[in-house]
Amino acid sequence: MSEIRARVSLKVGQNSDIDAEIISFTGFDKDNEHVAMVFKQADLNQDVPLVRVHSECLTGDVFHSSRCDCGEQLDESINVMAEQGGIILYMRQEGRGIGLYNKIDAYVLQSQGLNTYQANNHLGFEDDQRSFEHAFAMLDALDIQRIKLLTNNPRKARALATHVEVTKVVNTQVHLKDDNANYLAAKQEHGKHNIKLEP
Ligand SMILES: Nc1nc2c(ncn2[C@@H]2O[C@H](COP(=O)(O)OP(=O)(O)OP(=O)(O)O)[C@@H](O)[C@H]2O)c(=O)[nH]1
Ligand SMILES: [Zn+2]
Repeated sequence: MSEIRARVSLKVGQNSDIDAEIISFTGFDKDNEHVAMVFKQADLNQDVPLVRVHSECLTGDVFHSSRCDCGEQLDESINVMAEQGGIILYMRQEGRGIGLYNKIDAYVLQSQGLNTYQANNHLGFEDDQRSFEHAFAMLDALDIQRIKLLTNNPRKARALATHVEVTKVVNTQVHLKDDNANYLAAKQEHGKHNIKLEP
């Protein structure tokens, strides 16, 4: 069981001008320092808050790497929640749970022609190593039982629905760039993500 450990106000976003609160939790070890970023006190003020369960992607979130769409999805979430309120659960599950160095190994294999899921399998991992137990614990700590979920991933929506009521699944935009077309296509075809790519 996790509880709120600390809650601190800050401003975030491209221009550091969006009011938010960052929340840390008890019960997680050093490798799992997940945080919640709360906009407009949505956990306290909204009946059914918009929630994004965002998996860490150092290359995308911090460096806006051309290889994926994570940074753009995160920026979109922040901007939407600045308007509507909402909660980002920022999960330290880099590389869909395989870690940063393994993800970079997977990138090497992708440069040799494997897709993102094949590369994971080649390294001895499942397609997706993430579990949602920690996200559940964070929602419990925030006392949230009903959410609107911001995702394109139906597996994530199904997983969350085993623990809270998902009243609506809201898709993110499609952030197509020169280098991430194959990545998005693999998510669409293999991961069944709800992404509409131009033919
Ligand atoms: N193993 C692996 N992980 C990757 C790769 N590219 C991005 N990731 C990780 O994938 C995670 C994001 O997962 P995605 O499949 O892009 O999206 P999702 O979270 O399932 O779905 P959305 O909620 O729609 O974003 C982040 O932790 C990234 O670090 C890759 O090529 N291999
Ligand atoms: Zn990414």
